Amino acid sequence: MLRSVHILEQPMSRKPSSIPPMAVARDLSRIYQAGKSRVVGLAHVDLTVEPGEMVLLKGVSGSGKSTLLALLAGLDRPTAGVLRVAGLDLTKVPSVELTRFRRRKVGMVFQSFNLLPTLSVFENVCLPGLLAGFRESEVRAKAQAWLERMGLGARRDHLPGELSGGEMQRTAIARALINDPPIILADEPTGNLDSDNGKTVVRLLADLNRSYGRTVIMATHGHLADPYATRIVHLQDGRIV
Ligand SMILES: Nc1ncnc2c1ncn2[C@@H]1O[C@H](COP(=O)(O)OP(=O)(O)OP(=O)(O)O)[C@@H](O)[C@H]1O
Repeated sequence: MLRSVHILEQPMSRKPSSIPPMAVARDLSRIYQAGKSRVVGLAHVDLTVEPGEMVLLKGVSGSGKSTLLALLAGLDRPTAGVLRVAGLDLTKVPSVELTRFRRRKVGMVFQSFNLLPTLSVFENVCLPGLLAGFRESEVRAKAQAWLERMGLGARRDHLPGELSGGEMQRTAIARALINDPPIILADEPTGNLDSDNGKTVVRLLADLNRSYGRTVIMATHGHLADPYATRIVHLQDGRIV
């Protein structure tokens, strides 16, 4: 499960001939059409993220962080440019393949947790595994293991509404991991948490990065994750600055 020391310690200094990048954006743009006006979400972004990196996206509100994460997650399509994630060209891929990519290659974590309120913690975590077509016994075993690792073993049969914010976010992280995605995309994952719970969530994401070799790209306004980052990318008006 542990990634190699080579990736662990020097994600940016490896030779270009070895492992391909986890994400490559070239001249990537996303222009929104709001009525008759055009809104720049992202403009001419060039970014390469190597496997094993933990990249923070920073910038004021409206600078394009969520837009970039949505494109990387295959939740949205760019208006122009090239985008490859986990070996797949997201600009060209048909919708069916994009759905498969979203289910298997990326784990998303959101500020507002996005748990289904009528499903238990355990069912929330299992759901993406079942939707992706993995064997039920395998999904259930993995969900149990991740919940225990997140300190939520005793909460598995509770509804999300019965959890604290920190517990909800840890459930969401377990859910993001159920299909073993190589890349975790987190959009302000600590935005709705107090400082202690925020620190716990950041440490969890950093541990997934360092000990489990997951590439993490995280949008954040705060500084909690700074010590764990391999790189901080600043966005302004949809551009990297
Ligand atoms: N669906 C949409 N339709 C029109 N404009 C949009 C849409 N989504 C985002 N935008 C605009 O794109 C720009 C970038 O927004 P984005 O949400 O990516 O910023 P952000 O840095 O994530 O902001 P925040 O920190 O507030 O989440 C903003 O000007 C925003 O208003």
